[in-house]
Amino acid sequence: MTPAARLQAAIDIIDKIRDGNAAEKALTNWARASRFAGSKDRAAVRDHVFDCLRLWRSAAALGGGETGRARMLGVLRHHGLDEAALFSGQGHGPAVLSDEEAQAGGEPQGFAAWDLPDWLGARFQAGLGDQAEATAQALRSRAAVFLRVNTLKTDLAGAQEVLAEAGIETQPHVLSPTALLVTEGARKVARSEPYLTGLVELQDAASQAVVDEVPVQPGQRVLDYCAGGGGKTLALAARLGGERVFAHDADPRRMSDLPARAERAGANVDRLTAPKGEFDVVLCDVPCSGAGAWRRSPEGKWRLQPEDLQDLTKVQASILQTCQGLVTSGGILAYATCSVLVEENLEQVERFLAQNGGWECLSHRQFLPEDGGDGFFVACLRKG
Ligand SMILES: C[S@@+](CC[C@H](N)C(=O)[O-])C[C@H]1O[C@@H](n2cnc3c(N)ncnc32)[C@H](O)[C@@H]1O
Repeated sequence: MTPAARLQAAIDIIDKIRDGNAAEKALTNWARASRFAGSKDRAAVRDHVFDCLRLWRSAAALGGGETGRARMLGVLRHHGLDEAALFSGQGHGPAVLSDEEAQAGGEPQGFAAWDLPDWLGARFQAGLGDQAEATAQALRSRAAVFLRVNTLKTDLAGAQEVLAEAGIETQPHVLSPTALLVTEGARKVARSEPYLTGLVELQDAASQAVVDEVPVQPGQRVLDYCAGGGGKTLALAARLGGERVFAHDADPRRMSDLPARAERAGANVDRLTAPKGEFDVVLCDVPCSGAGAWRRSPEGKWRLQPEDLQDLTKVQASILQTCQGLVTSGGILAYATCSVLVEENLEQVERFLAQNGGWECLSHRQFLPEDGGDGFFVACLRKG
């Protein structure tokens, strides 16, 4: 496909998303119907679509309309690319711009320039203060790819060496001692030897930093209560030197890949359907708005509604309440989200402490996307 044809494909997919289709589904349907598209074409079209979703509001302003065509025009203008070269009518690309289209559009104003809905722009300002704009701006660009070095099998330098042999260049990152930022060859990771043999995992640097904050020691009974795919479970297992970690999720299907992942990583993970008894450390990485990860899942910022946020905070409070009963006296309850919204983070912790006597907050930390990784929050609470 020519660059212009890829752009036209993205325009068509964006129109499907505007009709109410989920981005992943629209992309899959397009790929099924476009057998001529190779893997590089599919990746390029996907990049255009996700770029447009991250810049959804500002792209409409810059492109002078709400359609896929206007929005992709806005994306090109955002990046300072030559619009006439791509809207050329050549090579299955978009038709030449009309005079009206060429002159339409202007600089986005207000929260459109932050690429947030107004209600979320106001929440960002209220919760993040001076940081609000930088956080919103950071969410407008693509996320970096990070690896976690599996210290059960290798160290940072050892991992970097074998990754380089596989054509993947990396550098250490300040957010976590186990984090490597992929600077070249990111698309090769999932098929590479170091990944397939469990030397490294794909995991955001701030997600790793969250686990670093949790005070665990070998010999302790540790439970990951919202384990999902097990990214943090495996990081906890590495912190424990390979000793057993317990994993639970309300939806056990979310943990179905965990045994294979654990085996590959040399970790010992015991899945529990109904955790009983007491644990020294319970991590609850609760379901949340995902606001810290909107670079990766940009649809979320346009889909989230105030009532969804209210519902999520209720679920989070109820998980905290359940988990506090699983922590032994003197033990740790670690509360984490991949959100930058204060109502899911510090306010949730403050409410918990106000309602539950005998708990002490040992530490809390907000990671922001402008730090390099995703936005995450973690608080470590000790039971008296
Ligand atoms: C943010 S995700 C966890 C991600 C995971 N910790 C990781 O690092 O890959 C939240 C998880 O909480 C689970 N969940 C939702 N409600 C729950 C509940 N009441 N109890 C336990 N898990 C719950 C969801 O199924 C989901 O897998």
